[in-house]
Amino acid sequence: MLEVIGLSKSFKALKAVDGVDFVLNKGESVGLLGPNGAGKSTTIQMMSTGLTPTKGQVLYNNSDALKNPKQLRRDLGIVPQDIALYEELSAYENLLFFGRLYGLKGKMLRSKVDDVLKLVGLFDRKKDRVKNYSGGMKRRINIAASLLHDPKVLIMDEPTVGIDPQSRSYILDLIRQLNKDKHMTVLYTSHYMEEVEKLCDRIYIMDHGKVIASGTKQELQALMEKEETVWIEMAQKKPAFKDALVQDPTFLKVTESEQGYKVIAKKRPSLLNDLFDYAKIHQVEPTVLAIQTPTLEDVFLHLTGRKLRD
Ligand SMILES: Nc1ncnc2c1ncn2[C@@H]1O[C@H](COP(=O)(O)OP(=O)(O)OP(=O)(O)O)[C@@H](O)[C@H]1O
Repeated sequence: MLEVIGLSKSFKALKAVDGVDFVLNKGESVGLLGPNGAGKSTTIQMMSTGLTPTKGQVLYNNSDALKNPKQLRRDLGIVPQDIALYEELSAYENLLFFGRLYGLKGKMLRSKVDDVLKLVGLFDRKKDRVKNYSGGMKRRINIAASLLHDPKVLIMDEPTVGIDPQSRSYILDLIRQLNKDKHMTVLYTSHYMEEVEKLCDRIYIMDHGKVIASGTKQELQALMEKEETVWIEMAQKKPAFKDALVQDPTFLKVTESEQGYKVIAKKRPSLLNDLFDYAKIHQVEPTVLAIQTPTLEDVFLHLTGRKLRD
């Protein structure tokens, strides 16, 4: 349905996006996951024809959308990262304004505005001025604005950043509903892997302007087949214990949290015993020692050596 091939964008010497290939099939919910600065926003700005690529193609239904952007623009709903609403106007008036930009008018426009207000759960608050809304409510109006013209493809740029948990869960449910019930194709950009894991059929992981891995959650986890993730908790952490693990090349990555350490290690029958041996040497008494299924965070760490939110 929507495909980008070899998409690149340079800002002077900086390669913000570097040869990205990417397919969005009809009805799919696809996640674009990557840390800040990975190139996600720049990619989606180019695929929605808002920014001209330095190189590459954007195809919509197999035709060149950079040369003929009309059909894609008509079918596309975009929720940008920055909220752009008129604070002094009510939510209803804001949506009337955006609806007119899409060419809607009269009764049709008013009924569409009511529909999208109901969808985002703010129909009862439609007469309140936007300046009195919470950040999460403003975000929901932003999403409502992107839905006024019944888009076939919805592209969302980190729509849950910095908002209250109630709005966050409302937005996630809404996206699921738009995708599963209304069969809207969704591209969801985020650096929260748990959102992408829950919402998306397929995932692209981006880092430093490139797609470094893609697939279903299971396919991405399979990248770690030769490794295992072990979680160790203890009453008191010992830096010398951690240092010893870090120095052992069979432990590929050791990260620390409040209660203990997460270790990505080469898979082997002796793994837990090896860890117990180190614990004994350093007089560490583990309260939990558990082998875990890798998360997308682990996959990311494995592929890049960095945490998603570094
Ligand atoms: N207009 C611009 N001019 C110069 N550099 C830019 C511009 N837009 C983006 N960049 C740079 O390109 C890189 C990729 O930015 P981009 O916003 O696409 O990343 P992102 O993955 O969306 O991250 P974030 O979650 O922070 O938005 C960054 O280093 C950013 O500073």
